[in-house]
Amino acid sequence: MTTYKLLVLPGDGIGPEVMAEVEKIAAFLTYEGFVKFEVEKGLVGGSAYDVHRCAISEDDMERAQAADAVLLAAVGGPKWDNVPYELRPEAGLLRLRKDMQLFANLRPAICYPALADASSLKREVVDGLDLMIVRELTGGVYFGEPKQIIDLGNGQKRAIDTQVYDTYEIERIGRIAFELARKRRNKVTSSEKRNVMKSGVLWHEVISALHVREFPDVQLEHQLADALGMQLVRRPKQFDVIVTDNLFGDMLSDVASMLTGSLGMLPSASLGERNATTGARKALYEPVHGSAPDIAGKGIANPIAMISSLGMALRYSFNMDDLADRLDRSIARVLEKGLRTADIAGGATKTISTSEMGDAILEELKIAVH
Ligand SMILES: NC(=O)c1ccc[n+]([C@@H]2O[C@H](COP(=O)([O-])OP(=O)(O)OC[C@H]3O[C@@H](n4cnc5c(N)ncnc54)[C@H](O)[C@@H]3O)[C@@H](O)[C@H]2O)c1
Ligand SMILES: CC(C)[C@H](C(=O)O)[C@@H](O)C(=O)O
Ligand SMILES: [Mg+2]
Repeated sequence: MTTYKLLVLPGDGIGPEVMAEVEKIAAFLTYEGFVKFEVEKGLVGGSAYDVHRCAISEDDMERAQAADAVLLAAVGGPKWDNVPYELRPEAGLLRLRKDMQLFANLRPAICYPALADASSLKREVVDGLDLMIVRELTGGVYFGEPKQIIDLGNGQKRAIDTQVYDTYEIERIGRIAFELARKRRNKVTSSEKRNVMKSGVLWHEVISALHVREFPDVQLEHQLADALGMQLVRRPKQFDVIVTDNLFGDMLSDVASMLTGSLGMLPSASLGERNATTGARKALYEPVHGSAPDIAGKGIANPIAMISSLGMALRYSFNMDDLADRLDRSIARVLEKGLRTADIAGGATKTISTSEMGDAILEELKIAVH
């Protein structure tokens, strides 16, 4: 059996709390012989800053590059509000994404039937929702230069962020979206703001040309990003795959999370290019949510986004779709039984803790795999 190297980065805030639940499941899968993980642990974000005075050490960067998959929970928090900008917790996550060239961020938003009433929208709007946001992750305004604050010397300052996209960056993320759509409901919605941004003009042009050249069988539509935000809360089931840039993808995925009941439900996979000979690709799996400082340390965070991120690792890094399906079904069953963490409680009076939710999913998984 192949041994997979897994680097676990719990990070800050609720990060270690939700990661502990994934570690239980990974230990179970290893113990039962489904998969052999060689697990190493590292530091990222504020927890790395406290020890190394940087948001990720060179040693942990090397281990991330060598891993078959990295699992990261969350970084950031008010404790590090005053550290220098370059050393802030989020810089560790951004460096992992950039240095590992994880350009494709897959953020599925699925509304489990049992949670249709937990959404802030009406049941009929979200029931059966299953969409995939494909977010470009290594370009755009997150990394464009110049990025600076200049003192103008007259009591004024000027802040500059730069949105940059090259043809190849748009093409490769577009290809991921079209290929995914072919395995789903065969529809891609591409989103930008070509009405005000040059990068939007190029985005639209490149995605349209790629469609004609390589994916004419897939339905393609374009929606301006502001209108798409509106459509996401108006009629979200019209979408199958949404492909968009780094910043719009960040915002739209937080919006999409509320369609599923909570930000605590959304997993993600950040993937690099496949190696042409081995087929392997660098990968990092993390929930869409952050370190949730408002609930950290209380043991009430929802671990489902983190656990589903392990599911995505089984699917996209370890070729174990069947096991991933069983894990997803175990989550669905726990929700069908009415078990709820506080964020998805809706009207329910009884809620369970982070570890009780992890245990309940593990118990269902034990049944699902035997
Ligand atoms: N991938 C990451 O590491 C990541 C992602 C987003 C934000 N952040 C960082 O996290 C910090 C806090 O940011 P924020 O408060 O804007 O966003 P957040 O995602 O941490 O929290 C937003 C809201 O959602 C709730 N929430 C989030 N995850 C939850 C979960 N699993 N269970 C229950 N409730 C949950 C929080 O309690 C909070 O009310 C910031 O430093 C930010 O930069 C990190
Ligand atoms: C923490 C932050 C850098 C990150 C982002 O903006 O990409 C987060 O919001 C996310 O959605 O993964
Ligand atoms: Mg975000």
